[in-house]
Amino acid sequence: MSDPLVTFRNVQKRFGDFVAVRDMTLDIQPGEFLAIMGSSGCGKTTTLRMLAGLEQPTRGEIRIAGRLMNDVKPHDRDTPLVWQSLALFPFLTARENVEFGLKMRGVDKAERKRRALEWLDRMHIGEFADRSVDTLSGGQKQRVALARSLVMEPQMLLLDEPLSALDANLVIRMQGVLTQLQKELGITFVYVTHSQSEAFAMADRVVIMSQGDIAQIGTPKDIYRAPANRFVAEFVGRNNILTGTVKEASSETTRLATPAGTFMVETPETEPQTGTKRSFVVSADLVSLSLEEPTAANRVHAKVISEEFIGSVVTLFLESGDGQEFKVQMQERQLMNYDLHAGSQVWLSWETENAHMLDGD
Ligand SMILES: Nc1ncnc2c1ncn2[C@@H]1O[C@H](COP(=O)(O)OP(=O)(O)OP(=O)(O)O)[C@@H](O)[C@H]1O
Repeated sequence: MSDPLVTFRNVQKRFGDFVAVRDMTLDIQPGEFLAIMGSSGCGKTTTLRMLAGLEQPTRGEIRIAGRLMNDVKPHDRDTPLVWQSLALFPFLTARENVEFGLKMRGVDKAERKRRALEWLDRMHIGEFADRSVDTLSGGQKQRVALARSLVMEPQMLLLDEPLSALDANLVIRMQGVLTQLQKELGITFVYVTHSQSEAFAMADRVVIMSQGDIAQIGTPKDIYRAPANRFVAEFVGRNNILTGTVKEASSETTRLATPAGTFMVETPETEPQTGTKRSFVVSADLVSLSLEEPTAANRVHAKVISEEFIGSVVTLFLESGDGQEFKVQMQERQLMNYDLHAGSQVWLSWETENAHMLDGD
């Protein structure tokens, strides 16, 4: 692996007595699309603002390309920030907005115009170059803001909830624009969002933050299939989380007795001790549903409580006899094979390799 572009080493940020970021250690690779995700107030924006130089760490070190950045002012950095409110100059045209940074850098007029038009074209809004940004739609303004940052040819682009003001269809379109652009340009993107679908759809790696700490860093697939702890498992949703007592553990599998039944779980790196309380997760899309009792080792009888449709995907909410909640996700056309309604009795089952034990209980 190449040297990281960004390193955070034991970075803390306090506002008075309040600790917004506790002790962050993180590497960001050149060309990586990294999303920072978490609920409101967990420290995402503070982390990004420290990278942009808008906040100074209270403790620890931030380096970009090896250079210590703790005291470097925003304008001496190559880290433009695009955020939801965009901060475009409303009475300037799209082109003038894009030219602004180049003007500040003393680039001559003809060259400024040429580069600005090239970037507006690249963002497919060349035809609006001479329109006041005030007259553009939300998506068009968003593209002007991106062009304005990218025309400076930064090595890294910081984005803070850039799509949160756009309507749902436009969000999906802009996600496509951003991921394609990022891959084409090879620029490092650090993207803050509270939206799981945005982070998981676009990022190479996702950082999940909780109360100023990193709860997990991994690819979207790692985080979804193998959440490190209960916080991440609950935050990611769509997970079935069961807690029980370890009855027996080998290097391969662990037998766990829960109120809903006894189940086999993949043994994690450190074998759990017999008699301890542990939890495991199974993703809702890895649980199978059947009307007849299956032969699978991990099976439980459950009652349908309700269903939720999002597009062609349906999530069934169920309950086993002891009151344990289960979620099963499937394609709507699969569900049509069953005649289910609230109160229907079904069997749920899953493979042991899809049962992932969490750290702690
Ligand atoms: N300048 C400040 N002074 C005092 N407290 C602050 C300041 N900036 C941020 N905080 C606090 O630090 C915590 C983290 O804020 P931050 O903006 O990083 O959260 P966030 O994860 O980006 O949340 P959101 O999704 O709501 O934007 C919050 O509790 C916030 O109130």
